[in-house]
Amino acid sequence: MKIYVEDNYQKLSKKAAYILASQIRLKPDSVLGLATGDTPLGMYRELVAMHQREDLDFREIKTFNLDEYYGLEKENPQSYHYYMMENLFKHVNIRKENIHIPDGEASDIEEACSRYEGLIRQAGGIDLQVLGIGRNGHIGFNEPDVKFEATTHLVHLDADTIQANARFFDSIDKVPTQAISMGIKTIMQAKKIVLLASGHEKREIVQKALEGKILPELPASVLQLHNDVVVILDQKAAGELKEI
Ligand SMILES: N[C@@H]1[C@@H](O)[C@H](O)[C@@H](COP(=O)(O)O)O[C@@H]1O
Repeated sequence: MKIYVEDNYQKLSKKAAYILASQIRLKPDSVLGLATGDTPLGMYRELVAMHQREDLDFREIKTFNLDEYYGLEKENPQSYHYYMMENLFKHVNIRKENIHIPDGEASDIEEACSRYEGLIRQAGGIDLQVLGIGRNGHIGFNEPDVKFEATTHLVHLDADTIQANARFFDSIDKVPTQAISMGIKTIMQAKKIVLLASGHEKREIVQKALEGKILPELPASVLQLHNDVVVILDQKAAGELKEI
């Protein structure tokens, strides 16, 4: 595991964008796994700027998002479909047919999940997966007590997660209680993983995930078993690390 500690969020975002841009330039038909939440927003802004300034080319890029709320329409401003369109896709030259996000409106959930896994396989697997980390250690929406062998599936969100994500909704009772998420197995099959964490409130969970025991109670700890993980932190999120 390679850990970078950057001075601040802006530098963290630039570093992450640089790694993604290098991946795109070295392999223009890369398959990228993408994340939502506040943390990658700066990275997406940088990538959009690189596309506009330097012609960073997304034409052959395929993307698979980690997760989507279950029961929200794609057009809902709180959906991850909407987030990805607004923050990245509508600003770059990616082809619509190359964008994949779990279907939060699927009526046959099992079929939708296995189709998603099939599409990832057909694309040749994920070359680079971006991850954030939830305050309870979740990655994607894989909540504590996760099954490491799970692939894309329907998840029941923890009370903590609903609370943490309530800031994006008008009130807490508007936050969906379920989501469709890639599983830990799907994530661990990515060839390379880039984990981002920023801010004081992540410092304890980052320390436990990177330096503690590997346990299903802390889903992100499984990343210690992956052989190509780059972690990019700002100083606040790295505050509790012992080995830095
Ligand atoms: N499903 C997402 C995760 O993919 C994300 O990594 C996490 C952290 O979000 P933030 O970056 O806003 O702290 O929360 C959400 O629940």
